Amino acid sequence: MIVAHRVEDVRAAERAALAALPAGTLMDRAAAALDVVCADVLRESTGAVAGRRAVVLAGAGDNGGDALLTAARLARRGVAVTALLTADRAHAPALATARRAGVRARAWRAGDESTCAAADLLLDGIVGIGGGGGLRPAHEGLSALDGPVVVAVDVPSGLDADTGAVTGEVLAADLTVTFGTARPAHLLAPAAGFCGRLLVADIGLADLPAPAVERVEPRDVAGRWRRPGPADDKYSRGVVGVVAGGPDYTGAAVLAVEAAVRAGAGMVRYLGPGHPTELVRHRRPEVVAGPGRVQAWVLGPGVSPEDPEQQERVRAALASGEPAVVDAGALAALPGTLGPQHVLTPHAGELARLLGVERAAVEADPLAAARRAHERTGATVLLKGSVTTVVGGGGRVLTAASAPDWLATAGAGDVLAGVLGAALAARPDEDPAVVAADAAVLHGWAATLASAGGPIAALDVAEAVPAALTSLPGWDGRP
Ligand SMILES: NC(=O)C1=CN([C@@H]2O[C@H](COP(=O)(O)OP(=O)(O)OC[C@H]3O[C@@H](n4cnc5c(N)ncnc54)[C@H](O)[C@@H]3O)[C@@H](O)[C@H]2O)[C@@H](O)CC1
Ligand SMILES: [K+]
Repeated sequence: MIVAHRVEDVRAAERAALAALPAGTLMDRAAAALDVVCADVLRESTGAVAGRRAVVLAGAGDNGGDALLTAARLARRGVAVTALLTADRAHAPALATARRAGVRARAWRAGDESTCAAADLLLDGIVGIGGGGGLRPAHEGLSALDGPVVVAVDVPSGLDADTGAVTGEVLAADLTVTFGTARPAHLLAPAAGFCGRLLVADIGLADLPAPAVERVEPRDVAGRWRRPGPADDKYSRGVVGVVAGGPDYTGAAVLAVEAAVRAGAGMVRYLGPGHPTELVRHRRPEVVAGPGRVQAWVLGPGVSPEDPEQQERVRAALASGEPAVVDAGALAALPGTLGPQHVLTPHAGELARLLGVERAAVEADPLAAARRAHERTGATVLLKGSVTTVVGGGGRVLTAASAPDWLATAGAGDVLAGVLGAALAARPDEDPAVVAADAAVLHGWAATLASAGGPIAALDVAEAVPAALTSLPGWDGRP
């Protein structure tokens, strides 16, 4: 997991650490981490460190201080460093250190975007957790910068560290180095899209409370995916009941069933009309058609709101109280009583309809929208997207960001529903929010494997799930 804490919690932990350490220690540690990263970046992108050109942007606060101390370290490595001071004051001791090390420091001037563009490396220390609301007008041009590798100190300037929402221009980074723990903006859409690769440097912060956001990594899934033991039978491994498809949408039934089978369900039951039942049987002879004992449901892929028989099956399944994935057609008519064991899996458009807002509002702040849906329904909400956001019982927030862009393809959601159904059936005693995030990570990982950088079809993703599981870092001791 990569955990993120709210700014107030970061600041409290920082105060505790500051009180126990000599002055300047935390900033020195931050600069030491940044220096190593910047040197690596220069080496990787230009083949050398000494003799390369770096521009360091330094604002008025400690974020600028981190950047100036890093500038000093880079100058001592032989990098030609220019520091551009973006505010009317700068962190004085750090500026003095930088100057002593040979950094050329001067005030930012109009047109300095071209100074930045000509550098091999740009270090962004304009503003960190003390800022937000977009870049100031004088620096807005930096949001269109093209050329140097950009390393952000703590957070890309212009972002508000506490939220995923983006309210102005941002200096997008290729790499973001943060300290002690991540910030919510690093893990939440759309802000996370401006951070590039995220590195969390250990600077010795302790006593952090429960995180605000947790990003599930493939390694976490390897440790948690339920594997059968010698005492297991098909029932103890989990029976998945699938209510998907209908006379017109047969593919969703096949995809959801295929994915549940491939993700390790002990048994899959399919409930639906004759034509999709025949197709499901043809593709997966292991599947049992018709009602019976079920530990978790997959409800709604390819189910029309106007299909009374399938909708009745959805209603009965939800009323049973068993864990359920509530997808697509099952989202159209939610009953009043849902619990955290019910995992709603809308995409932005479906969540917008559920909340009665515009799709753009959901996309502008996916966490806020998912949270509202959770509060309204009582269900766990998994909002699909390039970053998948899960809000579960107690307001716990998890994200998954393992999916390639190629996964935005028809039927991919049906596959996720099947994978998640199998996981819910196998892990009845765990927090459904964690199970849901794990399924999203595995789904994305399978898509990456199936894609190998190229286009994919949804069925490819379902078929890749077993190989994806065994290729997870940490699976059977994999590095
Ligand atoms: N919290 C921690 O644990 C640590 C924090 N450190 C650094 O300290 C930073 C926080 O320092 P500060 O509290 O001084 O805050 P910042 O340096 O993030 O920003 C404060 C200054 O930025 C201005 N500002 C606000 N919004 C702006 C915007 N949109 N554009 C330009 N300027 C804006 C403010 O007026 C203020 O002068 C962190 O981001 C991190 O880089 C590190 O030194 C190490 C430890
Ligand atoms: K910054």
